[in-house]
This record gives sequence, structure tokens and C-alpha cells, in this order.
Amino acid sequence: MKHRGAWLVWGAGVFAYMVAVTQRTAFGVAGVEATDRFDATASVLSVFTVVQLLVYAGLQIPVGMLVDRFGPRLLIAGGAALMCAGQFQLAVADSVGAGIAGRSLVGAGDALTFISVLRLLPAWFPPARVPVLTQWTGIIGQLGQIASAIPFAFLLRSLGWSTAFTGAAALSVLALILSLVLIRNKPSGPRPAAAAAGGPESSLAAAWRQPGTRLGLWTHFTIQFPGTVFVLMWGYPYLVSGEQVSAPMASFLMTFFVTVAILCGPWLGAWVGRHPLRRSTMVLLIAGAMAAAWLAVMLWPGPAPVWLLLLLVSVLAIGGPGSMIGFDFARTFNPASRLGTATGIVNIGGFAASLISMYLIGLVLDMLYAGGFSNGNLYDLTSFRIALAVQFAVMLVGIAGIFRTRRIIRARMASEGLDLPPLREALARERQRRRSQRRSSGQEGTTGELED
Ligand SMILES: N[C@@H](Cc1c[nH]cn1)C(=O)NCC(=O)O
Repeated sequence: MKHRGAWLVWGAGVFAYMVAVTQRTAFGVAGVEATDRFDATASVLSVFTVVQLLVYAGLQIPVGMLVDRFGPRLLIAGGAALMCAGQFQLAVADSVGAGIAGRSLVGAGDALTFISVLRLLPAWFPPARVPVLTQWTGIIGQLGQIASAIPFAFLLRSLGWSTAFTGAAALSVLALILSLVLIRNKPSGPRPAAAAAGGPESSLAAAWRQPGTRLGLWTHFTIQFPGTVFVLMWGYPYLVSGEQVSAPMASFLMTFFVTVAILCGPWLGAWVGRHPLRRSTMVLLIAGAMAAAWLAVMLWPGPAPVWLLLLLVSVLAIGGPGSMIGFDFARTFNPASRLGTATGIVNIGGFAASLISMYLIGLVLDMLYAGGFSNGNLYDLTSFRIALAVQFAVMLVGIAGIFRTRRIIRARMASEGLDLPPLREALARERQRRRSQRRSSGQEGTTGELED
């Protein structure tokens, strides 16, 4: 049952997440100014991003356990406070060390936010609504990038570094106030399930032992990273220097990425709600589509045509909302008492895979350049394509993880008498269900045939 005030609680949580995404992405917009301010090279600047992501990923499990112990409200507010401190530190920083300290605080505050906001959903909304609302949380959060790309960038260019970062810090003060005023961990009334018995260690061990959590981790690992690597690091230089795309076209492709991610999120959420037993199949299909799109671009003789790049960007963009299926696994396979811990485990996947891939791609590019393969151009098209192909290896690791954990889950289901019908049979039943639904006009079906 949905509870009174649920939308306000969720709204404040989503606002806090959107602000976190703004803080996360603000530094990327300030690259040129940061080079001047810190007198730093490109590789030193990339340390800012890597440290921030490392802090974010490293804190996921402790934060998940803290959410289970103290509830989301305190953590969302704490996250906003840390990000405010981090952006203010950046506003006044004038050395690389001081700047990295600011980015670390931002990464820590960011780490506290997303899984805490997801933790609010099952407490306030009926289970059938949670997959779609999980997607909406992700989608609305991504709009935070627009706040850093437009108003923050405007402040930076017109009023300068310190004012822009102080303004960003002020945004987190607003998120802090709203979360303290509007967010409640759960509706008032009788206390639901008690906290995990046996303390934090056993909650972590129990969440990890649950193969559904690991299936979520491998899901997030496999399909979130190709898009993250593309948007956060290598996509723009690959398009402009490798594929010889003009700068405005590259920016258009990046914007197109966000648009596709926003458009397909609700559809994916609704699909997952209707076909919970086919979630991993959807994940594998998305992974296959990503690998096929990259392969087509890499094998294209010479620079790829724009239509193919649009196709690539669309498929990569589906990875963002697609990876949210990982959180759905965490939610449906774990009791509420350790949901934060399980969600934290899942959320490490995509960020770990992204960091590994970003590093390996840079390493291969450097090796090809040093070996004289790149014709004196670090970002030579063929070298770039070879370097980007390391993503296939990372993806294979993830797919192997999905198959392994899915096999364990299906074996457990079979031992409990829950046999999954073959996909072809399930699809035929689904078609049959749709036909009879159309015939009995006006009657709305709520469950899909694939659920049986
Ligand atoms: N998959 C992303 C969020 C997302 C949703 N739609 C597009 N991207 C994710 O896992 N986010 C975690 C975070 O902290 O932002």
C-alpha cells in the first residue's frame, strides 16, 4: 500500500540524488579552468576523477550497512553535508592536494546518497510500483548533469571558480534542509521488520551469500560500465580525434545519450515489473546488443557513419537504466533489514568495471603509441578501436558472473518446485495473454504470462 506523504519523501530523496549528480559532474565541466587554477596536466586532472570514483565505490558497502542501521534520512542528509563541505573546499582550494581533498569529500557524500534514496522506495510504496520508481529515481537524478552543464558552467564562466563552487555548495545546503524536513525512514505506524539479527558482519555475509545479490552485482558490472566509460572519459576524445566527428556533433551524440537513457528507463521499469523471471535474459540481451554495436563500429572500414554512431550511443545509453535491474535483484532476493547492504554491493559492480576499463583503455593507448603503432597520434582511429576492445574482456567477465549466479538461482528455484518454463513457451503464452486481453476489452491485466 502507498502511504500518505510518500511522494514528498521520494521527491526530497530524488532531489538530493539529483544534486549529488550535479556535484559529481561539476568538476568535469570545469576542466579548462581547473588546468589553470591547479597548474595541472591532463593526467593529474584525471586523478581528481579517479579518486572521486574510488572513494564512491569504496564506500558502498559501509554505507549500505549504515543505511540498514540508521535509515536513509540521516545518510541522505549526511551526504548533502559532505558534498557541501567538498564543494566549498574546492571553491577555496588552490593546490592539487587541496583540490583532491575536496573531490574526495564530494565522492564520499555522493556515495551516501543513491543507495539511501533507493532504500526509501520499498518502505513507502507497494512492491509493484518499486521497479518503475527505481527507474524514475535514476532518470531524474541524471538531470543533475544538466544543472552542472548549464547553470553551473554559466556561473563558472561569468563569475569565476570560487563563486561557482560556492554556489554548488549552497545547492547541497538546500538538499540537506529538504531531506531533514521532508524525509522519514518509514511511514508512522507499527514497526515493520526488525534490524538484521547478528550485527553488521553477518548482514554483509548474508547479503553476499545470497546469489540474487551477486546476480545484481554482475548485472550492474556488465551493462553500466560501457556507457559510463564513454560519457565520463573516452567517448568524446574517441569521437572527435578517432572518428573525426565535429565537436558540435560529438556534443549532440552525448546529449542523445542522455535522451535515450531517459526515454527507455520507464519502459524497462514497467517490463521488469511484469516479467520478473526474465530480468537476467533482458540484461544479457542488452549486453549482447552493446557488444554487437561496438563490434560493428570497430569493424567499419575507416570512420564510422553517423547513423552507426547514433546506434552505438543509443545502445550504450540503455546500459544506465538497464543496470538498475541489478538493484531490483537486490531488492527481491533480500529481506528489508539488509537491503541497503545488498544495494551497496550491487552498486560497486558498474563503478569497479568502469574504473578498470578506463584504466586499461588508457594503458593500451599508451602502449600502442609507445610501440610506434599509432603513427605519432595517441588518439589514432585504429589504436583507439583496439584499446576500446578491452571492454569485451571486461564484459565477458561480467557475463560469466551472470550465467554462474543465474544457474545457482535457477537450481534453487527448481529444488523448491519452481521450474522456469522455456523462453519460447513463455513468449507464446504472453502472446496468448495479450490476445485474450484485447478481446476482453476494458479489462486490464496486471501480471504477465512470463511470471509463472
Ligand atoms: N545506473 C545508474 C543510474 C542511471 C539510471 N539511468 C541512467 N543511469 C546507477 O547505477 N547509478 C548509481 C549512482 O550513484 O548514480
